Amino acid sequence: MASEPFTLRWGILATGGIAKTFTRDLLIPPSTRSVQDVHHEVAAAASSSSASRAQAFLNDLDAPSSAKAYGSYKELVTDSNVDIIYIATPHSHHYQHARLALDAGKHVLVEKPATVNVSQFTILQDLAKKRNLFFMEAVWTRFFPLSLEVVELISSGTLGEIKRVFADFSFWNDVENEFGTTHRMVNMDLAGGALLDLGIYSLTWVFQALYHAKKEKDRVSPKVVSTVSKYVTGADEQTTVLCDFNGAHAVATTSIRVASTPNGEHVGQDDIRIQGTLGDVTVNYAPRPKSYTLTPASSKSRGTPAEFKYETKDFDDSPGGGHGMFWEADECARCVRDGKLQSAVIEWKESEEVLRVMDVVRKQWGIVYPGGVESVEYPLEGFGL
Ligand SMILES: NC(=O)C1=CN([C@@H]2O[C@H](COP(=O)(O)OP(=O)(O)OC[C@H]3O[C@@H](n4cnc5c(N)ncnc54)[C@H](OP(=O)(O)O)[C@@H]3O)[C@@H](O)[C@H]2O)C=CC1
Ligand SMILES: O=C1OC[C@@H](O)[C@H](O)[C@H]1O
Repeated sequence: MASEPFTLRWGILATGGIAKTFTRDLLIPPSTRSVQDVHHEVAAAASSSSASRAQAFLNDLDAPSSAKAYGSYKELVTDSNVDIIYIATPHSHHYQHARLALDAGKHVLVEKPATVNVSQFTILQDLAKKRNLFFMEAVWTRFFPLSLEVVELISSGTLGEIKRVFADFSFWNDVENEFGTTHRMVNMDLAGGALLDLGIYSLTWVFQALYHAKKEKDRVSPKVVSTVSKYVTGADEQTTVLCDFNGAHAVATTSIRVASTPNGEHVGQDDIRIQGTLGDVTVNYAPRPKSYTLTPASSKSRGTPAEFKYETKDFDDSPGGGHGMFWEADECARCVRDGKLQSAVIEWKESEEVLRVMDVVRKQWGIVYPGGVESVEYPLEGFGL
């Protein structure tokens, strides 16, 4: 007889846009995606403004009536019926809120980017280690079956040696009218900007291909040069990063002025291109990939050297509905169940390397977040802790 699934009890810290999407995914039965070994329970949610806002959030999502609603994050992290805290606040607050949760003895899944710089991340990973707690950056893209398959294609050598990667995640926006100067996307006080918000997905594909898919001994920190265009707030609105991984080149680009796919359909144009000596794989949409295409290298005079054939493969990442964020939640449950402090799909070292690239770019362009946002001090005055 199959054993009972392991249940992970979630506390949702913040009630904004992505908190809602993620929590909705938690409530989808895992069996709809053929997952039998883990299960999720929404145990509580907290809003920094009021308990009634947290309650309205839970009601909107049809969360179980047992789920508690709190009017402060402090109350949430001390709830003994909560195992793991999902942090969905703006970038500027990730470090403070992750520390709050880890200090209270909770496992943590924190939205991307895990922190605004490497120094903050190092402290959190040390704290997780010391307290024997699971801690992960919520780069959900990495847990899609498609991502895992593409990484496997690369690490198995199907594409030969990877020499170049082009990766784009950009959105068309009427920036002044949609974001003004206060929206979290452009607000320096909230550590806004295209790089940390969207560029991290371009870098994710670069790292999946040129770092993660390699054996540990062959992984290197890339050399980095970049160019940035700033918005009136001082946040970056368009950033292109060139990475050199021991001779393999990558271009990771992002913009909030022009789009990867201008019609917003994410079809007809692949935003990720990974080029190996035996052929390419292209992927259609950076954060939420739906299909990939393999194209073997060939020439009239030399024929096709690769074993693999031209192929486009489509994935249904949300068979039971939802957004596809449940794959990362399942990974959290398995890691907590198995006593793992970090996931092998996105180890601390790799989050740190991606953050290091973003630190270098910001340093090259003088982008400094104000008011203690980059500080490692905790608790920091003005952060409501
Ligand atoms: N993985 C993904 O696909 C996505 C990830 N994200 C990430 O999720 C995080 C949140 O983004 P998103 O949900 O779009 O943001 P929202 O602005 O919609 O929500 C942020 C929430 O954080 C809480 N909060 C606490 N302190 C502050 C503060 N000083 N200013 C504003 N909000 C505050 C508020 O919740 P409350 O009032 O309840 O305390 C607020 O609703 C970011 O890190 C972002 O990068 C965002 C979109 C997609
Ligand atoms: O993570 C993200 O992906 C989707 C975008 O709409 C959002 O701004 C960003 O935070």
